[in-house]
Amino acid sequence: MIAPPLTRLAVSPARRALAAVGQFCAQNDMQRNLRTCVDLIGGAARRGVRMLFLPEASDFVAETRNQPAELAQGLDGQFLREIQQAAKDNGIWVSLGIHEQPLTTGMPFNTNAVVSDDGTLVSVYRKLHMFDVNVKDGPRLQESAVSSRGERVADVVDTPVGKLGLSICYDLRFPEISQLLRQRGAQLLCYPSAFTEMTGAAHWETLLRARAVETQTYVFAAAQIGRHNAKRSSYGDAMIVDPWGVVVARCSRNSSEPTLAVAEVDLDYLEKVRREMPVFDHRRTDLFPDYAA
Ligand SMILES: O=C(O)CNC(=O)[C@H](CS)NC(=O)CCC(=O)C(=O)O
Repeated sequence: MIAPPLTRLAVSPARRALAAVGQFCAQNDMQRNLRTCVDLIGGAARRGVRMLFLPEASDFVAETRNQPAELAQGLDGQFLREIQQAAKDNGIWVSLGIHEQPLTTGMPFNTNAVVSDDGTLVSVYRKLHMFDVNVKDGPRLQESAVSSRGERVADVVDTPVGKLGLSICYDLRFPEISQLLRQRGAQLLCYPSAFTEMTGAAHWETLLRARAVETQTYVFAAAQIGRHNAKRSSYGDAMIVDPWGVVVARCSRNSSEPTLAVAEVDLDYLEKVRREMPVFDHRRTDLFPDYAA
């Protein structure tokens, strides 16, 4: 089976448009997770949102070591197809995290898929950095044992809210990818996530706001929240950060029920921030040539 074509559409963004992040608790029931995503898509569209960001692993959070390989679908799978249909039915763009079964063999990729408002799969980014950690009194996870790692930074995507750079969760800790995306024209960055409770409490907001301030972009951080199974729970705190580093919308951490946080993206404001403090022009690319790629 051939994956749907990845096309780049010429989209002229509005100077101001609404965008949203979603927060929910995926488990290993894909049909239930799908209904949650479709409900969030419908809810966002009813609020006038042009693009919705959903969390990492929106298709499922595995309970056992074998489940990622058992449950993961290809890019032509039912889960993504239904998301594409919902995007089209509701006339809204969607970015979401899924496990992507490769066309050939191998473990699934941890993928951020972007769907346009006519249901086209516009871009696919595969997580570059594997969360292989062993933190005392914190997470012990070996993502590379169940996921294949991506090998390239995705092109910036033209969306109706602005030019979007794609990352996922743990990628947030590696500023070089956000710098490269900004270099390539990103006005928005997204980090669909499932941060652990302990590292989320320690670092989540700080890292998101740092990336927004450094790159002078809007940051969309959709997040998993709550208890997925006996072994896994996520921190939540889905939020939207503006290019000055202000958290302009966030989901409550008081409940694991599906929720949205909505904010306006204002590209004139973004340009004002960049004009007044042109950090990108002040970079010493003579000394740090890798960042000028
Ligand atoms: O496994 C899945 O189904 C979904 N993927 C995840 O939950 C991933 C890999 S284990 N989690 C993270 O990257 C957490 C990063 C984090 O918490 C940090 O950087 O502190």
